[in-house]
Amino acid sequence: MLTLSNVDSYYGRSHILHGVSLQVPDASFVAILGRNGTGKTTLLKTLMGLTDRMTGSISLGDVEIGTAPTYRRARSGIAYVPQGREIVPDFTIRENILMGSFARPDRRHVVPDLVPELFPYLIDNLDRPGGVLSGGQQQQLAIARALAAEPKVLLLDEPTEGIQPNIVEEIENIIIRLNKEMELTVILVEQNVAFARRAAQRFAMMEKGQVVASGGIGELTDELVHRHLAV
Ligand SMILES: Nc1ncnc2c1ncn2[C@@H]1O[C@H](COP(=O)(O)OP(=O)(O)OP(=O)(O)O)[C@@H](O)[C@H]1O
Repeated sequence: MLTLSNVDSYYGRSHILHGVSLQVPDASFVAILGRNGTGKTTLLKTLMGLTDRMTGSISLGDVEIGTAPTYRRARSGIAYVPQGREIVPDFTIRENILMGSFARPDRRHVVPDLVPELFPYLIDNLDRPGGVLSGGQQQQLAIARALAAEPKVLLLDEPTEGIQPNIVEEIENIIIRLNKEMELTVILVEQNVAFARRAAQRFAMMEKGQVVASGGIGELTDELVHRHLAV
């Protein structure tokens, strides 16, 4: 179980998250929803220790990680696929994937076994630079890089944003498989309610840095969507 208890988070003097509490059971899939600027990305960054400061507690299993540096959180099994993907364009596809392996508990630098099955294109093009890939392929590469850390928990920030529609469903299906077949815990920041409903078992709705509604995905009513997501 990944547990956030009463978490506040800050960039400098900007106080962004206010009293966020969330329980994410092992192998579950939680969608974090909310309008732009409500703190969804900040929640993922806070889990990785990438904001300037936080208070409250974050635990993974029995271990408190809220005070740990980012690399320790990665080594304890949390992998992050950031918004915009952050591929290194001049590194090859292989090098981009292997960057994730620095967080492996055993420190072995290998392309994970799942990559040939999930992303055959990447395997066929390991020596090409990451920068030549399309947006959809870069998203696949960012997921492959995260898997190279052999994580237990995968944080995904709007993974289908800005991607050609024909690739979107393929990426969505891979994310669902990672949860259902590989039993990875997934925390997904998403604007696409249809995908959240298809993939997630639970949701948390954010407004002004707070979780204002949460529950089983069946409780994500059209009324809630309208109230918190309509512009
Ligand atoms: N580095 C930063 N320094 C100061 N304020 C920031 C920083 N990054 C984000 N913010 C502010 O924190 C608030 C929450 O932003 P955040 O990116 O977490 O929202 P979001 O819900 O993920 O939105 P989006 O969908 O646009 O990414 C916003 O008001 C934003 O301006």
